[in-house]
Amino acid sequence: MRVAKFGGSSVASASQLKKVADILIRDTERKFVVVSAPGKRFAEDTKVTDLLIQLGNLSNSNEDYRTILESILARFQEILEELFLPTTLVDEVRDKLQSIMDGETVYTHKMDALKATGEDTLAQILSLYLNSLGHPSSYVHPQEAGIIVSDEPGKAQVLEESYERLYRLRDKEGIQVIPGFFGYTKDNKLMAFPRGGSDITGAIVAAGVKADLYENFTDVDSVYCVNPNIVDQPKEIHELTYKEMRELSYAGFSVFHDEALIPAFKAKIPVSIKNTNHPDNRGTMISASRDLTNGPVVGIASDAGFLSIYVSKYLMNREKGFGRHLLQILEEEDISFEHAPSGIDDMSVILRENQLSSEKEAIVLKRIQEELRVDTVTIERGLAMVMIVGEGMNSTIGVTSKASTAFSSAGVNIEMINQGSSEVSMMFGIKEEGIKAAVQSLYQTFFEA
Ligand SMILES: Nc1ncnc2c1ncn2[C@@H]1O[C@H](COP(=O)(O)OP(=O)(O)O)[C@@H](O)[C@H]1O
Ligand SMILES: N[C@@H](CC(=O)OP(=O)(O)O)C(=O)O
Repeated sequence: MRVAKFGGSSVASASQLKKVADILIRDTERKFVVVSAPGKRFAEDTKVTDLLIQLGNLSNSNEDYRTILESILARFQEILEELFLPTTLVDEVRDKLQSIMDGETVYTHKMDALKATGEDTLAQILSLYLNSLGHPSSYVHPQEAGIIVSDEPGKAQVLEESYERLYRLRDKEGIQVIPGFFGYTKDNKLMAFPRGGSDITGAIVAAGVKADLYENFTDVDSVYCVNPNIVDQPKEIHELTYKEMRELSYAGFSVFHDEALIPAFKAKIPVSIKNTNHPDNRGTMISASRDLTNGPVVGIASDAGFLSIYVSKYLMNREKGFGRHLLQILEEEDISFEHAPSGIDDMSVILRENQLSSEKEAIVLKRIQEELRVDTVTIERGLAMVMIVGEGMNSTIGVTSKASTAFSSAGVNIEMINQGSSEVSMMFGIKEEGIKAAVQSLYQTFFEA
C-alpha cells in the first residue's frame, strides 16, 4: 500500500490533474493521495496559497480584496470546467472564504483557515474527477482522517495520537484523497503546517497507515546534487539516506520539506521522489541506508536569510552559565536559533533573519550588554549557509581542505565553519552575495573534477 503526494506544480491545472489521475489509476497500490493547492502553471504565475495569503492580508487591513478573491475562484472554476465537473463547488468556496474573512468563530485562526482552503478544495476536485472516470474515490477531511496537531498557527506539529487514528483509514474502500498542509488541534481548531507542508501531511499519512512506500510527485526528475536554479542540469541523486535528505532539505533543497523526513524515518517508510511529468523515470529513493559508492559528498545545499549575533568577552570560557544565559535571553524574547559556534572568548549565535525584527534587535542587544557585560556584541545580517552533505564524509580525509579551496577559488570568504556536530554534514557561513559562485565552485570540485 502506497501514499502518493502531489505538489502544487502537479495539480496546477486540469492538464496536470489528468496526469495525476493516470498515475493513480495505473497502480492500485496507490490507495492514499495527499494533494497541495494549485501551484504555478508558468514561471510568472502565482500559487493559490500565495493568493489566499494576499486575500487574508487585504481583508485584515480592510482593503478591497475582490480582485484577488475572483482570481482564486477563477483558478478552481477553470480546472472544474476543463475536467467537465460541476462548478457548484466554486460557490461553496466563495461562501466559505467569505465567512472566514467575516470572522466566523469556527475558524479561529483566520489566515490558517484561508490558506487551508487551497488544498481542501483541490482534494475535493481530484476525488470528484476520479469518480467521474469510474474509479471510486472519497475525499477525506484531515479532521475525519485524524490528523491532530499542536496549537501553533502556521507552524503546527503533528501529535503522536494521529498515527493510531490514521491507521483506521486502511479499511476504507477506493482511493482516499486527503488535503495536505493542515490538521486540527484537540479542541478542533484548524492549524496549518509551515509553508511547503503538504509533504509533511504525506509523511504523516504514510506513517499512520503503515504504507510500504511514500511517493512524492513533483516537477523534477529527481533530487539533484545542487539546486538546479544555481547549476544548470546538475547530476541526479538516485539514492539518499534520511539523514542526508534531512540536512539537505533543511539547508535549501526545497524539493522536499525537512520536517517531512522524521515521520517517514521513524516508521521506516522509504520515500520516493518522482516527476509527475515523467513518472517512469527512476527518481530518488530515500531510505535508512545506501551504497556509499559515489564519493563522500552527495549534495551541496545553500540558503540565504541568516544573521549572526557575535559576542566576545575576555575569559568567557571560565564564566559558568554564559552560553545558557545568552540563549535564555533569546528564549525569553521568543527567538529560536539555528547554530551556536563558540571559541575561547567569543560565541556566535546564528538565527534566521525573520526571527529578529529591528525592535527585537534593539532589546536583545541591550539585554546582552547589560546582563552579560560583554566586551563586544555585534549583529551581522545578510548571511547564507552552505552545507555539504554525505554519509561517511567526516571520516574521509581532505574534504574540508577541498571545500576551502573551492570557496577561495570562487573569491568567497568563509565567515564560519561548523563541522562535526552532525555526522553527515559540514556547514559554511558566508555573505549572501557569494552563494552562487561558492555553490558552483563546490559543484565543480566535488562532482566534475
Ligand atoms: N537539489 C534540488 N533538486 C531538485 N529540485 C530542487 C533542488 N533544490 C531546489 N529544487 C527546486 O524544488 C522544486 C520542486 O519543489 P516544489 O516547488 O516544492 O514542488 P511541488 O510543486 O511539487 O511541491 C524544483 O522545481 C526545483 O526548482
Ligand atoms: N500549498 C502550500 C503547501 C505545499 O506543500 O505546497 P507545495 O506542494 O506547492 O510546495 C504552500 O504553498 O506552502
